[in-house]
Amino acid sequence: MSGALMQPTALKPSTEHLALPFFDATHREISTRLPDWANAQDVNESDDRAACRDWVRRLGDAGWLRYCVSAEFGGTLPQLDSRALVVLRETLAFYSPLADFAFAMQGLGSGAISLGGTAAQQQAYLPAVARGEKIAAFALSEPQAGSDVAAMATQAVEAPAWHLNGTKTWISNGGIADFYCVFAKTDAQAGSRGITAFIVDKNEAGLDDSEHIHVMAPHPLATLKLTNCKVAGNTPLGEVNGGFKLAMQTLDIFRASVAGAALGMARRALAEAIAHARGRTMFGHTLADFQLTQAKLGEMAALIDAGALLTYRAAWMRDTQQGSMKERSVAAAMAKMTATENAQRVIDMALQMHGGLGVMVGSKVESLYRDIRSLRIYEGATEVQQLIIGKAVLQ
Ligand SMILES: CCCCCCCC(=O)SCCNC(=O)CCNC(=O)[C@H](O)C(C)(C)COP(=O)(O)OP(=O)(O)OC[C@H]1O[C@@H](n2cnc3c(N)ncnc32)[C@H](O)[C@@H]1OP(=O)(O)O
Repeated sequence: MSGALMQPTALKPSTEHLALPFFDATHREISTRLPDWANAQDVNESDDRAACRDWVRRLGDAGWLRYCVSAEFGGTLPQLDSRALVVLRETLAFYSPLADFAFAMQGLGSGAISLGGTAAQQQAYLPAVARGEKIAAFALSEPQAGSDVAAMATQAVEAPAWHLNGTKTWISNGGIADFYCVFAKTDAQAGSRGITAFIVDKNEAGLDDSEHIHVMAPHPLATLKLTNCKVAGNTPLGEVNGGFKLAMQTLDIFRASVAGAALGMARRALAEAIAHARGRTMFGHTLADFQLTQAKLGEMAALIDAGALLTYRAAWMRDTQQGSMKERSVAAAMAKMTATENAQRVIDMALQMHGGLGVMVGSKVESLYRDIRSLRIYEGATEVQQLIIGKAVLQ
């Protein structure tokens, strides 16, 4: 994004929702300061890798990445706060989905270290993540194991030192990360109970992250090939065979934040649609004068609010430990499913309202249309969220 190019109308996200009881002064403060900061950035996004690095550096310098780790390791809050992640991602995604991506992947990529790392691992990585000095990545998916995590084939063996063999793919920050949190099988017969997490440093011999994957939105993704690759400090991340639960607990936090990003994109699409409806004249009236337009804007606003309430509830439940772990997990799944699906619908409606201008390459609604699509897939596709909710309903 070039700030001047992408924000001709200087739109700002509304902060009215912050009056909801889910939020406190910390969240209101973030949402007061962040829009001015985000709006002032002028990052050239024509090269996604360079732009992502640039965003990480800027976010680190400005202190925003401190919300990705706990205060003990240079963060701002005593523990990872889901509501802070949600409001940060909502605001960043409103301005630049790539800035949101850069922020979120620092959190997701280091989340397992925050939750399950030893003190030495936390000290070695988290302060540098918070300052934007080390770029993090989360390596879970494989060519034959996307939604079905337990089917992964990458193996970790301790003989005599720990080393990894296998292929991970769709790895966000792949190619620009300084370290990867890699999940691998340590007991081939034990399904989800035979997976362990490890940290692998980028410069380790046997790590090849040079195969870039190009997707419809500009995001740095790569395949990660591991050949007899050593593990940082020769120490697993968390308990041996405890990696599946560590991955799920990390995803539980970040799934609600994906919903936050979807809200930010949907709010931007609605803001663009309102500006267009007010400015465009047709049959002697502005588009906004027509009831057909008002009905569509009304539906878009309601779709956003429905996603928002589920998202804020999920984040609040986690932060304040409401309900059981399973209930919090289901709330995060409901939030991710609803907010991302609704955002896709809202952005499509905004694009339709723009007519030909909406499909013009370079228009904001056109880029949002491409940006939103992957949110319904990554960190657990809509169908995975349906399964999580459906299983719980049956129980
Ligand atoms: C633009 C591009 C950006 C790209 C960004 C990319 C970032 C990513 O996408 S990261 C990867 C995303 N991948 C996913 O989200 C994976 C989706 N899959 C899943 O979530 C799971 O595999 C899922 C839900 C289908 C369940 O799998 P399944 O194998 O049936 O496991 P299940 O039987 O439910 O649980 C196994 C064990 O884990 C436990 N468990 C399950 N969920 C949780 C949880 N949330 N917390 C703690 N424990 C859990 C269960 O209790 C069970 O424990 P036990 O063995 O003691 O009984």
